[in-house]
Amino acid sequence: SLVVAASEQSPSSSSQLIISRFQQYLKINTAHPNPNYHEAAEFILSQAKSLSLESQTLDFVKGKPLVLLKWPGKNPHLPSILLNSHTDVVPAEHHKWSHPPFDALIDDGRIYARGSQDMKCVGLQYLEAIRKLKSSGFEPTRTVYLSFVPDEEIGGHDGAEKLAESEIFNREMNVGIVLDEGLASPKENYRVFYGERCPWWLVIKASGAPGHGSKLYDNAALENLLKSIEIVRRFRASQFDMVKAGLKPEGEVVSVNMVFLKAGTPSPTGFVMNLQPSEAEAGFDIRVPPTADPASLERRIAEEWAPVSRNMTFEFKQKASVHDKFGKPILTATDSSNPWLALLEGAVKKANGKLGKPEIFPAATDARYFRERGLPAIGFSPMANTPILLHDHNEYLSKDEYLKGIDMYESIISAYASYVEEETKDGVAREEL
Ligand SMILES: CSCC[C@H](NC(C)=O)C(=O)O
Ligand SMILES: [Zn+2]
Ligand SMILES: [Zn+2]
Repeated sequence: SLVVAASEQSPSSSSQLIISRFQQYLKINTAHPNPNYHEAAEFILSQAKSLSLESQTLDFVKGKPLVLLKWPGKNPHLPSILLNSHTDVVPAEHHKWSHPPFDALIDDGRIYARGSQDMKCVGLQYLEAIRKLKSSGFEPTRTVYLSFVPDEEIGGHDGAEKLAESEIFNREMNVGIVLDEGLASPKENYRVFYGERCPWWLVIKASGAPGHGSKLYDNAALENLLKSIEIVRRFRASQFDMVKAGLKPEGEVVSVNMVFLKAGTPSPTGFVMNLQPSEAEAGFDIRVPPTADPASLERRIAEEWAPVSRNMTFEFKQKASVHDKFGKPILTATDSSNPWLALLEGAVKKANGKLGKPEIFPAATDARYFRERGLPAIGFSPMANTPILLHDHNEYLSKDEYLKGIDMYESIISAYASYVEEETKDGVAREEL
């Protein structure tokens, strides 16, 4: 017969099926501002069904389904493992891509698509790893949950944030460790993240007297704003210099980049040229490492970047807290108090991969919502020897790296789901004595 049972398929044809499922997910256009969340949810639910995973769709916000899957463990009393991924992607400028961003075409072994790195790869790799573990007869000791969440790219408020504060998360799931996205690594080491910088989106505004474009006078709004911009730029250079000199990694300095400038008096032909405006503003995307002192940065902003003495005011459009409610930096422990990092390292090694030193993620991910609740969360996307193309044109991931990543998760999930804390073992041992 021409029909071949799945178990009899050659490795290459099973790889083809794995790749074609990835292509199917990538072809669902979940780009903002109109992500097709329903099709993505349907797809994930159909995968879950084929894997006999328990599933439910949580509609915290209308039109933004969050799919939660469960692989029950043999010991439901042990804290569970949550594998998180977001289903949305950032928009793409189609005409600037070499391959259409939602066709998932393969060229020279590379799969080109928006989301191929950020982070549809990870979401489906979790599922493919579970498929392999199930077919090998593996049974998890701990329960494994998978969450496919909306809206990460626009702040996660209607996605991971809602999940983390939900009844089901806090009363039922008993999560002990969260895995979420990391970044590709151009080198052979995978990157791993134990914290992230906090976004502070700042707008500074200067006012001043309006005046004739020919007149030199003090306190003009744009003069006031430009003085601030110069000061911000000096601070930016001091931080960047530390990175350039190799003194600090990217995630451990404060980054500040100007993202808009707004001033001038509009006219039908552009701007009025002989009038100095009475108001001017600039916007900055600032990223604050959890290791920095937020109070001193706030003082700097108030005293140097937007001082009242120069007729300036400021406002935060977003200001994530750097510290938890106990005043401690929001970071996942990297010492022996956190067994999950060592387990990850061991599991990656076992699957013939190498893990770099834990880093602070330079931007923001959904992991922060779990860390804020005191849970350990690790950022990891298994993509080595791959340029970092998230949010870029021509985002791609090679087929081979994608397949290798599945082997990594197979090893990681089996290590995590089988892990029984030393304390418990000791306890048992003591009782037995
Ligand atoms: C503040 S929510 C926006 C989240 C986005 N995340 C990434 C990874 O680009 C960012 O850091 O800008
Ligand atoms: Zn992402
Ligand atoms: Zn992103």
